[in-house]
Amino acid sequence: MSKLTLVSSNKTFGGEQRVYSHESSEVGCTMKFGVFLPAEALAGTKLPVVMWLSGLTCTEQNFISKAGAQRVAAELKLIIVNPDTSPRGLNIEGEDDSYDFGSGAGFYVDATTNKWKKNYRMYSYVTKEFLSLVHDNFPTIPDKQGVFGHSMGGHGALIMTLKNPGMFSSVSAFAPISHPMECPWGHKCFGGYLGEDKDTWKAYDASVLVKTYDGPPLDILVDQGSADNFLKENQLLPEKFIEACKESNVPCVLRMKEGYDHSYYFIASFMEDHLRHHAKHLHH
Ligand SMILES: N[C@@H](CCC(=O)N[C@@H](CSC=O)C(=O)NCC(=O)O)C(=O)O
Repeated sequence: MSKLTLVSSNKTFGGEQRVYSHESSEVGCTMKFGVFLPAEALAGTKLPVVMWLSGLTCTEQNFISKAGAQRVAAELKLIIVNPDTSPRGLNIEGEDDSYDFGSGAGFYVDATTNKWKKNYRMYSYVTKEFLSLVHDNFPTIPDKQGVFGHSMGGHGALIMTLKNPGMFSSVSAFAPISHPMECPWGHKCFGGYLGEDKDTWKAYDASVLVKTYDGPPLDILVDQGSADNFLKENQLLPEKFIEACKESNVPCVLRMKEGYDHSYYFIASFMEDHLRHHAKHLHH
């Protein structure tokens, strides 16, 4: 069983918001993560788990302190876990040079380029090591797990669901980077982590992956703010994902939210809807 170190624990809404650290073999450094345990989980009852994946620049703290998820998660009896967004402190040249590459920007891929491939393995870290550690250490129901996320993390939630049919029973996203092969953030991260052969990028692009999805029926919820600067800069391209879902007969609802931007103010406004969406699929 993975050894966890408790970093902090705060009682909230009858449950506890905790932060742990552990030594990751997949990414080769100490990683922190958050876990919210409702009162029932603290008493030992097994509950479904929803994993949140954060966006560029985030640590485990952004979601914990800004998303306002704990009240509704307590009511719906959902454990929420949220990993960090990249390995940290590795002293790889260039890892801290920009907000959208390296630290805080693992992009949920397994790097293949020489400089990054040893440690930048966030896809395997999250889908294998992190989720196993969660099920080994907390009272979860392993076959009742969902995933959601924001921006880079929305991209992570979509690709992990599409690449692993049946792994997640529920999925949703806030302002996901929906077609990274065709946006500046995707070009920078895929180019850096995967190299210049764009064929290899397809394995991590939700708008490509959905076209060959072959698994249990999905019910994807996506919220997008209409006043999101990154939408205007063509970083997100949700319309491309919706188009691809339609072509592939994969049910996806995109809700445009008038006047909302890309921030956690937007996320907090619709967090309850998303958690209810997950609970509907996980509690039956
Ligand atoms: N101007 C910001 C850009 C970074 C940013 O907006 N990050 C978002 C996610 S964007 C896509 O993945 C975020 O969640 N930020 C953290 C927060 O608490 O708002 C910058 O340079 O930092």
